[in-house]
Amino acid sequence: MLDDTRNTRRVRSAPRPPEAGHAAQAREATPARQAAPAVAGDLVATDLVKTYGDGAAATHALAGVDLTVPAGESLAVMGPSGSGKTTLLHCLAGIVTPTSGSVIWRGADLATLSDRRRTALRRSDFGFVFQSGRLLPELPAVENAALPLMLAGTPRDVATAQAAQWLVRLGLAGMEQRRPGELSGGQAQRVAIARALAGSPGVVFADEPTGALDQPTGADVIQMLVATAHAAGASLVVVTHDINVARHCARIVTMYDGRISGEDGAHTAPEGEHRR
Ligand SMILES: Nc1ncnc2c1ncn2[C@@H]1O[C@H](COP(=O)(O)OP(=O)(O)OP(=O)(O)O)[C@@H](O)[C@H]1O
Repeated sequence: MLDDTRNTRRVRSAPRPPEAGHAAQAREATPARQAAPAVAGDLVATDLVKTYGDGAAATHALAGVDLTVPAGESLAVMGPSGSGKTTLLHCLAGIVTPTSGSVIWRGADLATLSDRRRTALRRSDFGFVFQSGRLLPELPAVENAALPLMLAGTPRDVATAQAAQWLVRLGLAGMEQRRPGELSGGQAQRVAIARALAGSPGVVFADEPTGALDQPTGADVIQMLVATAHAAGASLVVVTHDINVARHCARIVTMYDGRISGEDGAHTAPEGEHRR
């Protein structure tokens, strides 16, 4: 168990965003939460297997993962290096095709969609925050944040106006015209958060979003990411090595050897088991 669950409890009891209301009602009517049926807005992975390579060179990155990310909920994925966290995030986000199993999002199985449809769905429904921002260095902050909207066909002036509002919400008023090289690491990550949320995604995926930041800056960034995703009604999946980051999420799962090995920070690796 976590040695300190205060933040986890606090986030859990926060008011749910309106988009998550129906999902919450449906779930609350079911006594066993783990067995609750999927509702609209849930992202549901069933028996996910991902094997890279084959024969003697095969790596079993995911060995049968069942995981539901309920609508509007924040979830942290922890675990040792090589346990499959990034592979799981990439399968949930439709970046990587699993070897077998399904990822159901809004009635579609991402694992069986064509590349073209999966790319379109990723753009319209998902937002991404990576460790080092991955902002385009030649574009000002506001245009970086507006990119997903413009890619989705929103006219430039409308997209930049919406993106500017997100920058203000993230405490970056006055920095709209700065290029990434003129921002601190924490400010650049906030632009990345604005970019992830500007397209009104159903789910935001963040892979080590604070990994390149010092501890206080990282704490600010994760706090802001959880709060803004929650306010926007988006689910959030955060891969992190850092329990202090994970604690900001409503739920924590731990991975070991390609499987979910524990919930809320508990890690239950079978005795004598080692990484492949
Ligand atoms: N494209 C790939 N080709 C071959 N093997 C891969 C590939 N991507 C990941 N793997 C392997 O799959 C396993 C899981 O990797 P993954 O990156 O998902 O783990 P992780 O828990 O995110 O690790 P880390 O915390 O170090 O980032 C590892 O053994 C890794 O070497």
